[in-house]
Amino acid sequence: MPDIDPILALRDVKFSWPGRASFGLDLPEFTLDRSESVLLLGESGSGKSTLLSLICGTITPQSGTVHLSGTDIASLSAGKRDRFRAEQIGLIFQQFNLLPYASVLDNILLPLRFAPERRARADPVTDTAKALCLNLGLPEDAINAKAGTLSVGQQQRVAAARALIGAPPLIIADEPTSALDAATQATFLNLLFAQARASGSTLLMVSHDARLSDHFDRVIHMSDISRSAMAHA
Ligand SMILES: Nc1ncnc2c1ncn2[C@@H]1O[C@H](COP(=O)(O)OP(=O)(O)OP(=O)(O)O)[C@@H](O)[C@H]1O
Repeated sequence: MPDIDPILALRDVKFSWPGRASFGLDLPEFTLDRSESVLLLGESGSGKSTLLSLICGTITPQSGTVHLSGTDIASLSAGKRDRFRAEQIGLIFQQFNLLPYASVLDNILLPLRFAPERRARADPVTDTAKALCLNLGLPEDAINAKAGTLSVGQQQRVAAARALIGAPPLIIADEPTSALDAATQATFLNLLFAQARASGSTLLMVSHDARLSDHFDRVIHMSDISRSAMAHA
């Protein structure tokens, strides 16, 4: 596929949760270009997490298409979709979702287990994980520490390294800075951007916090892309 195609394209997507008539997403078009950084803003309940689930293929729309790297996610079987997600998307969760009793290294290498192409890109994986830690400002000896013993700011960097390893085309970050003060947030974002840029990954971050806007190539509000907060028929 030529590189000019968007990395992500949602077209005419409609989704509502079963039994929840008061909420529905109606997205005529939402695309992300390769290597850009985009902040998606929206108030609580506007459907940001629902949109991320559609992009990750953990839920499928009632109508419309979600293409990631040119592949229609809904066309894949559940097993293939899981592997495709592991290859294509690096995820940073709000609560980081690290395994607290596992080492930092094992946490970072976790997504590679299900993603052979990503693993091949990260080879030699231990050296790559160490380099990522260093570039994200983690102390050298942190790699062997149990993830649960690190500070919140350090855990966030481990979560970023886990998302970045093997250069997935899309990094999704769901409110990853909300637990941190403004200065720590800014440092983290700068490090994350530098690494995402180095690997050519597109970065989509979801937040309530419009103060983060200056850091991004593009800022989108849920109301810009979603026609209505009401469920469709
Ligand atoms: N698993 C689910 N089952 C049923 N309804 C859900 C589910 N997840 C979200 N919803 C509903 O979908 C709507 C949008 O929620 P969503 O979590 O996507 O919004 P959000 O913008 O991410 O909110 P927040 O910023 O508070 O996380 C809400 O009405 C919510 O109750």
